[in-house]
Amino acid sequence: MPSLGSSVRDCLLFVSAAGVVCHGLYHKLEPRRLPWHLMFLVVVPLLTSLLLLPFFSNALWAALAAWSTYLTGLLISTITYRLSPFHPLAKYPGPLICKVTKVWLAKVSWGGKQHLYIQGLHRRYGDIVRIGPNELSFCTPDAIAPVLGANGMPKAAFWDGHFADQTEFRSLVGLRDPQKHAKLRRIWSRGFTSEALRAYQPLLDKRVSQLLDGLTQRAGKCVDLARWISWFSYDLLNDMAFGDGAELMQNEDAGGLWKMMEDSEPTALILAHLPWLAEFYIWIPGIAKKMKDFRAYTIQRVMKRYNDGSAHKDLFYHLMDEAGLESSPPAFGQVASEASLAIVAGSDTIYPVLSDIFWFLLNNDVAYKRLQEEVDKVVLDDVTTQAQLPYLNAVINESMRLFPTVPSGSTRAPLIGSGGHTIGQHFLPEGTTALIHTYTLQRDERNFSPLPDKFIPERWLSEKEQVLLEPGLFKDRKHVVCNTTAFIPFSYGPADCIGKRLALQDMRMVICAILQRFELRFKAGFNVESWEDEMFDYFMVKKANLPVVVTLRMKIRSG
Ligand code: HEM
Repeated sequence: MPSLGSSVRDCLLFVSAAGVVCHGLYHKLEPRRLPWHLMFLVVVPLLTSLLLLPFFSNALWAALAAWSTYLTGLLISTITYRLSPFHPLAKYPGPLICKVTKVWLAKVSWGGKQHLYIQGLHRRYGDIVRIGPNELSFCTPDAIAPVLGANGMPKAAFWDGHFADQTEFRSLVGLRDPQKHAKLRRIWSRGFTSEALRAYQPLLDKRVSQLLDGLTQRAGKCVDLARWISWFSYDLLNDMAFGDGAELMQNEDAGGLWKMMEDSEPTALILAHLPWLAEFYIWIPGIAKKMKDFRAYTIQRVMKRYNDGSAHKDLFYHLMDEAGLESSPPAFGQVASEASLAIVAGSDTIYPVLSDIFWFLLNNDVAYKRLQEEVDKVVLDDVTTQAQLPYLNAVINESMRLFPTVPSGSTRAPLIGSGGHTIGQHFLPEGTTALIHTYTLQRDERNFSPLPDKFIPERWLSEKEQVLLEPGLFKDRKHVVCNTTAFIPFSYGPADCIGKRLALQDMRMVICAILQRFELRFKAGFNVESWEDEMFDYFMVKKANLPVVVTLRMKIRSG
């Protein structure tokens, strides 16, 4: 006859085995919805507690014993599998903690320094690093096409968490189904043809001249150039998206709209790293407030645009299919999701790049002078000539090389149902996530030499100009590398940045406008180094203040 002790042990063993089975089910089914979590993590362990009832004085103790045993079984089984040689990513190096749980990378991300952390891992472990139990980071150009290209992979589960609140209508950037993505992208692309860009030109002219006026009124004083540029880009994107602006430049963001957008980003990144958490998160009252507030704001703007119409062929003219080109135009909810995306993807990207460019120029007298001489020769609204300016383009490229706006890249995963995907000699089973770590890739001396961490716009010029302008750096050709295939600040492939041409056009015009009208210098006492320290990677980057004294130039344009 079995003793009481051995019966309790058998029951507890059974409960912990149930925890192991639960791990198997989580692994196979990857449930996301809250009811499934409740079922697997609460209901099942509570049911197993019935077995323990005879051995405890009351039901509460039995439930606690069952629950803790069940979760221990689940945890030990999960960790053992993730560290075992049977895990499909077992052969890839990486820190133990990253192999065990993605919570670690989420924690690093919360501090805004995941770009440096992952770069450090690549330096330590090599070109492919396991940065999560089921996630690999690549940092070589040969992985770009197989991950991001036309024969690459669709978006990863990252976006399920990032857009946890977009349950019915997911915006373009987060669409994981390649067919749905391609269909919606076709509609978006109508908003970025040459004709569409020409139609936006008056909006750009108006906002650039408002930016110049705002800075002119403060001539001789110190302004936060980064804030002004962020307001400018927000107003411009609102004009484009909704036909009228949010007037941040005019009211200096009195309503805190920019802050509302920025404040929601760290949380969105954590949820992107831990998509399973998102389902719990969005139900907690008050907690996801910033994300929800921003969404509510954009819905209100879309509604207004919907009712009022627009005098211009704005981006929403295309997104709403006002030309009637689609057999079934996008639903209102879909358009509202695209609204948030247009504002964030457009303004929160242009502003850091422009801010970085001015920071680099103010740190580099020679580059500043060379660029100023070049832009002084163009007419401000001649965007076609601006696109041909070699030094201007070199400065923009060099800045985006060193400080890409999406430093840790956009994730991809094998198509669900495909069985897996091959990247060179590496097989990624379904459920694996892969990314190209842009920050590491673009600062790798194998791709950019000499001095890959230094701002040297001349590296983007012709060999002849390089030698002429910087003979000390470029005369000896042995160490000169400028691998343009390793330059992907706008990503790559069928889901790359659709707004690239617009962004470049806008940025060129702003740089020309500011350099033609003003002489800039850092505010006395500004700690130049703090700029880099205070750059935070929340998928897109967040920048610190850029205190700059703006002075009107005597001679505005020479030719
Ligand atoms: C300097 C400025 C910009 C940079 C560096 C930038 C960069 C990026 C990157 C890295 C992606 C991710 C692509 C991927 O998942 O692989 C992206 C996507 C996207 N960007 Fe930009 N972007 C910029 C400006 C803009 C502008 C002005 C717009 C216009 C509204 C825009 C609209 C989008 C959209 C809609 C997507 C999603 C594309 C898709 O999933 O098919 N971006 N951008």
